[in-house]
Amino acid sequence: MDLRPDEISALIKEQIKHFADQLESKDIGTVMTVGDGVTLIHGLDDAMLGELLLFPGQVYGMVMNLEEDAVGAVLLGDEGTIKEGDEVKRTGRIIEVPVGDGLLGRVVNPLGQPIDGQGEIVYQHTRPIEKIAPGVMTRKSVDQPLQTGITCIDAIIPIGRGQRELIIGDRQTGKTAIAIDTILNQKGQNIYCIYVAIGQKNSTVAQIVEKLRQGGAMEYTTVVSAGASELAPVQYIAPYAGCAMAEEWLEEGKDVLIVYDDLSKHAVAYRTVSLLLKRPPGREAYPGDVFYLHSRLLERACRLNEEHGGGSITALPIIETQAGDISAYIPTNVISITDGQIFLQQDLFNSGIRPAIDTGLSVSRVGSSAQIKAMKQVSSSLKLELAQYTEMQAFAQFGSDLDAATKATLEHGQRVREVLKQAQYSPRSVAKQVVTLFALKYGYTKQIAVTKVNMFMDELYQFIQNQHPEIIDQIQQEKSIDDELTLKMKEVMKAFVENFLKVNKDG
Ligand SMILES: Nc1ncnc2c1ncn2[C@@H]1O[C@H](COP(=O)(O)OP(=O)(O)OP(=O)(O)O)[C@@H](O)[C@H]1O
Repeated sequence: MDLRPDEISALIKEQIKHFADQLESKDIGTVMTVGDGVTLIHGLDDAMLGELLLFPGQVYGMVMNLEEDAVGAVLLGDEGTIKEGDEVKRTGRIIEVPVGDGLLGRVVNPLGQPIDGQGEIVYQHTRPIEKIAPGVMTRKSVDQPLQTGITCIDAIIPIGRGQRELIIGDRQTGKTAIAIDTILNQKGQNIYCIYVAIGQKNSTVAQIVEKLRQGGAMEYTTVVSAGASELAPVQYIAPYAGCAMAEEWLEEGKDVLIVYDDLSKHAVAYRTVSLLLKRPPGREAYPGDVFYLHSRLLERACRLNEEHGGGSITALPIIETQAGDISAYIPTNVISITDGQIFLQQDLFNSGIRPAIDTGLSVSRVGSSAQIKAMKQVSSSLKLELAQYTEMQAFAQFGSDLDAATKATLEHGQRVREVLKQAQYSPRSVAKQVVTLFALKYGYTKQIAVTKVNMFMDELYQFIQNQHPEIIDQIQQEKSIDDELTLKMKEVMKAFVENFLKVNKDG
């Protein structure tokens, strides 16, 4: 038989054309390697970054690497059932979590599944965990306060709704305590709260949930927990899942507070995932995009303008430092992303100054515009007074012969310090904070012994509450202290101090 080359090529072309028809869809791939919670898959040419993949045994994975001829994915479940050659299906969607009011009072994992043993979550719809942050035209500047109930923060480092304020400090310095107290203080404030626990022990999370429940805070709070024993990819998605839940309420025009406890562990989980996926390590072995990891999360905190519902997400990320080193990689990254930081010092904590906030290194870049006028009036000089006190205290250690002005600064500073000390789970109302700081500002604590300052403040507030409730009402309603109120408060306080000194003879 005589076949010409062009006929042969035409035949082959025809065959190939039909062969192409028989090829399986690009939506199914094959596992090339699997191990350490990551897999390489061949054949998923159209896979998207962050897409969910379905493995045999109903195990899900998430696409993290798009390589030239393979796709790298992390597994969100047990890898024991998956082996080389297994089929992998695309799902065409990225991870979604249930959202809505059904989540209030519940403890869920980062996939939105309940882990509190209280039955299924009731929800109408789900949301993808990743979303591009609202643009600048939809936002509004921060102008409403978010009261933490902690005097030191509300007076010196105020937080506004829609702000991102970092809580940073060494281990066991009271970081979580500040976040939990803030959640507890939102009772009756019409703010929804989400507490995202990343890499914490389940027992710690259980204790926190119990505290919130006792304080009646679970009614408006959701806890998202990715425990220390969870796989790194699950810890990695936890804050995004929490943020997606917050965004649902945000779009309904509500105010939300979200705590990420803590982002150091989150960065470590991401580093684990990245190294397993053989991404090149950078500084401190973190991958190059670790800044983006946190910036895209924290950018989602915002205050929307009225046309977009006027809701807000206030974010309180937590970062743990090693030996107070805030210049390490992750702390500097997050400091530069957020609108300020509350810096907690081990030394202060150990010397009994709790919350151990270093007012010199702490700052709030936008919160002061959200502070109510009354608070501004009584707290504007506090930071300076504390700085002067700390400076003089160091200097006074060298000599006993101090002039009267120095002595007065030291005495006043001691009282300021005392007032700013606050036990856990005892948030103070705005009115109480204003009354307390007013007494401090106008020197009504001068004659009170340092050890009795807090008792004095409690009794003073109680007295005003009982005998002069109109003062409290005016502070709450007018949100400022006019001349008339100033005179009245001075009069009431003068009389109270005299009486207090009579009863407590030693001051
Ligand atoms: N204002 C406070 N007054 C008294 N004790 C406090 C105060 N704040 C925190 N503590 C105590 O200090 C300890 C550490 O607090 P917490 O767990 O909040 O710190 P942390 O920095 O979040 O710790 P970790 O490093 O474990 O995350 C706890 O036992 C807590 O009860």
